[in-house]
Amino acid sequence: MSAPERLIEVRGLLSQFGDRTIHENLDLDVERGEVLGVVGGSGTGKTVLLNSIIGLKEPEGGTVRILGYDRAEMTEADAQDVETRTGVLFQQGALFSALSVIDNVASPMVEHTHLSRDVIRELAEMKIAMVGLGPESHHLKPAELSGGMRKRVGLARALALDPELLFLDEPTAGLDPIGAAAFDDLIRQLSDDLGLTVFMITHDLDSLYAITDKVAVLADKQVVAKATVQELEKSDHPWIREYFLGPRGRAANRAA
Ligand SMILES: Nc1ncnc2c1ncn2[C@@H]1O[C@H](COP(=O)(O)OP(=O)(O)OP(=O)(O)O)[C@@H](O)[C@H]1O
Repeated sequence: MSAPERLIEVRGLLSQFGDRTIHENLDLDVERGEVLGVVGGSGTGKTVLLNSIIGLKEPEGGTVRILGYDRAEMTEADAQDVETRTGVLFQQGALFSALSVIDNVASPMVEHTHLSRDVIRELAEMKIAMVGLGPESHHLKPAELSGGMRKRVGLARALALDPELLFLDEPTAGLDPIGAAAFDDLIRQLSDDLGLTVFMITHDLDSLYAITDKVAVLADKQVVAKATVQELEKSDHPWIREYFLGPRGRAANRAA
């Protein structure tokens, strides 16, 4: 069997804001096809890690490789290549408030392709259908959508360029449990159907049990473990034990 292909490789990452160190000597690998959950206490630097991988934060030290490129050595063309092969769903959805649903989903295609307006429109309609929204949503503005619908539109936009790698920052935060479970199912189904590799920050234990292949745990400025939830349940690390074997963890385990 050939070695799995690494789409993300982080080595010795140092992240600082002023004299505060968020990550020190952090390593993480994400392999093609993997659905990775990223967990950790509040303020452990999950979003900072995501931002360092997608290039929104420059590390103070260490290396970040994405899709085979070393971030520190990327040309503008390399950065474009990475951007078109990567989708990101930010925590608040980050939709353009002045644009309709269909124009929001079309926007990455308008920016990054030379396709005609008609083709872009058709593709945007397909992506919107893919995330379970009907044509009646096409002309609505973000303010007219429910939280769950906004997340779906954000996901459709993240998928607009058929990415290989999808980043999700707390995709189910703010959704009710039924909406969150439906969103989990959607992410798992899309990742299976499209062969996506997924890096998903979450606080949602149900999501971890429902859709991840592996979970990376941030604590003590590093990734202290990357393993299946079943393996993590046996960990000796105090934060991991509390998280997975505390009352909420046990409930999520029973529901899975
Ligand atoms: N631009 C910034 N300037 C200064 N400090 C920052 C900045 N961005 C993040 N931080 C700090 O870095 C730390 C990690 O933040 P981050 O948002 O990555 O945490 P998180 O693990 O995603 O937390 P949460 O689960 O609460 O969203 C926090 O202490 C935060 O205050």
